[in-house]
Amino acid sequence: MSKPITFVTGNAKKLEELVAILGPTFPRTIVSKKIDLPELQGEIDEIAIKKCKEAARHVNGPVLVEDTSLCFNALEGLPGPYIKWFLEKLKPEGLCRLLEGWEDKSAQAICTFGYCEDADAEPQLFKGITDGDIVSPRGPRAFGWDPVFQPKGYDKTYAELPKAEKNTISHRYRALAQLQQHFDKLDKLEK
Ligand SMILES: O=c1[nH]c(=O)c2ncn([C@@H]3O[C@H](COP(=O)(O)OP(=O)(O)OP(=O)(O)O)[C@@H](O)[C@H]3O)c2[nH]1
Ligand SMILES: [Mg+2]
Repeated sequence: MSKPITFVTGNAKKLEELVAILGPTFPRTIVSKKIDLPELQGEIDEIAIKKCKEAARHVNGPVLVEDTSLCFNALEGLPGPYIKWFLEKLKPEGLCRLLEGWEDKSAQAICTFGYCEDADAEPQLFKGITDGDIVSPRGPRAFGWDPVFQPKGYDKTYAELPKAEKNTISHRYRALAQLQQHFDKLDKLEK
C-alpha cells in the first residue's frame, strides 16, 4: 500500500477544486495540510520546486504543492507568480486597469503542481496552462481573480462559469490531468 499524499496549501479553494477534479478514482489517497508556505520569487518552475522541498520539510511522507501564476502577455508574463500580492492590493478591478493602456489583453493562467516522495527526492512538476483574456470583473467573487479571467473561446469569465465547467478547462484541471496520467501509469505498473 502506498503512503497517502499530503497536499500542502493554505488555500481552501484550491483544495476544493483538486478534490472535485480528481474525483474518487484517483489511485492514491490524498490528505491535506493547511500550511502557509513562503511566497517565493523566481521563475515558475523554480518556485514550484522550492515550494515542494519546503513542504516536504514539514511532512513525513509524499507531498504535493501547487503554485498558480496569472501572466499578462502585454507585460511580458507579469504579474505571473506574484499575482497573489497584485490581487490583494489592486483587487480584480485593478488587475483589469493594469492593461488599460494596452491593446493586448491576453493572459495565461498557469498551474504548476510539484510532487515529491520525501524530503530527499527531487520534485516532479505537472503543469497546466489555459489561455484567456483579462476583462472587467463579472460574476461572483468567491475565488481570487476568477471574475477577470475569460478563457479563450468562452463569453463567460471563470467566475461566471458553473464550477463543474471551469473544472473541465482550467489551468488546474490541465495540470491535474498530467498528474493523474503519471499516477495511473505507476498504478498499472504496480499491479
Ligand atoms: O481566481 C482564481 N482562480 C484560480 O483558479 C486560482 N488559483 C489560484 N488563485 C489565486 O492566485 C494566487 C496564487 O498564489 P499561490 O499559488 O501562492 O496560492 P495561495 O498562496 O493562495 O495558496 P498556497 O500557496 O498555500 O497553495 C492566490 O491569490 C490564489 O488565491 C486563483 N484565483
Ligand atoms: Mg502561496
